[in-house]
Amino acid sequence: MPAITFHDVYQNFDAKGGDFVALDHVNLTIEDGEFVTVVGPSGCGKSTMLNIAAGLLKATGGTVTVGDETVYGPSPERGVIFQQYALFPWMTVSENVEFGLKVAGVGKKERRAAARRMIDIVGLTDFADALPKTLSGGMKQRCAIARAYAVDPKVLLMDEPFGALDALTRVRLQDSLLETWSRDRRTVMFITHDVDEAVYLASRVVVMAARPGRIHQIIPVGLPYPRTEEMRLSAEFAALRRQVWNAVYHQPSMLEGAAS
Ligand SMILES: Nc1ncnc2c1ncn2[C@@H]1O[C@H](COP(=O)(O)OP(=O)(O)OP(=O)(O)O)[C@@H](O)[C@H]1O
Repeated sequence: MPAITFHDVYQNFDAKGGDFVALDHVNLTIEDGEFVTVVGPSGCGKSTMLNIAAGLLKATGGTVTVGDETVYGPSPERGVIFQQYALFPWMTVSENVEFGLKVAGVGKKERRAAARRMIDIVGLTDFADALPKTLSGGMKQRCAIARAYAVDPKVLLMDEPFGALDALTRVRLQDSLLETWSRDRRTVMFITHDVDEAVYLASRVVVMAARPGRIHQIIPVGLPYPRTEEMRLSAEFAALRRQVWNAVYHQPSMLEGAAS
């Protein structure tokens, strides 16, 4: 069964000049265990798609299903990670990671053990008792990843999670995320502006177009997992990168816009 399906999702917003179509009948199926990245020009509706899948925004039309359930609102079955880490500043790393489990009514001992496991996996063992303000951006995002995984969601929805990080930290976190993902290959939908990141992480790259927001192309990434630095520097990677780059930056509607 597919993990996430967008069925004819349509979204408009009130805008100055009248209705604005943010998503124009989007259909997309993400299979169980896939790592799908979504790229596209600013304003093409990437975050809108993710917010609808997360249940944070109700679509004007169409539906999203996760597994066999239609999305009507937020659920612990869908872990969401944003660019801004959204950690509770007064809680330690461990308490932040435990939070979702606490809300779900999991007992103290069990949630502490689950949190500890995830904290170890993301490499924050020595910082379990630290407050977020003492962590670097990359460490905060590791903590957010551990927190999302700890509640054992069916799927993970990530909106530019590494967007605020420097290039080196970003590359490290990509590897750290893939390592976490490879343990059980939980379905991920990951939004990014970065073409390299989109190719490096994904089994398929969804390229969107703007005005109206829609799916422009879906590009399969034939590289095997685990991904390596050598792959990142390979000719095959360069060719994929070029393909995605052209799909993002040389869309027919952009060329028309440039000519007028
Ligand atoms: N609540 C809202 N009310 C009105 N317009 C909105 C609202 N949310 C989003 N939009 C508009 O819908 C379009 C899609 O927004 P969205 O944030 O999904 O794009 P995006 O592809 O994620 O952009 P970016 O890459 O810049 O983050 C944009 O033009 C945005 O201005």
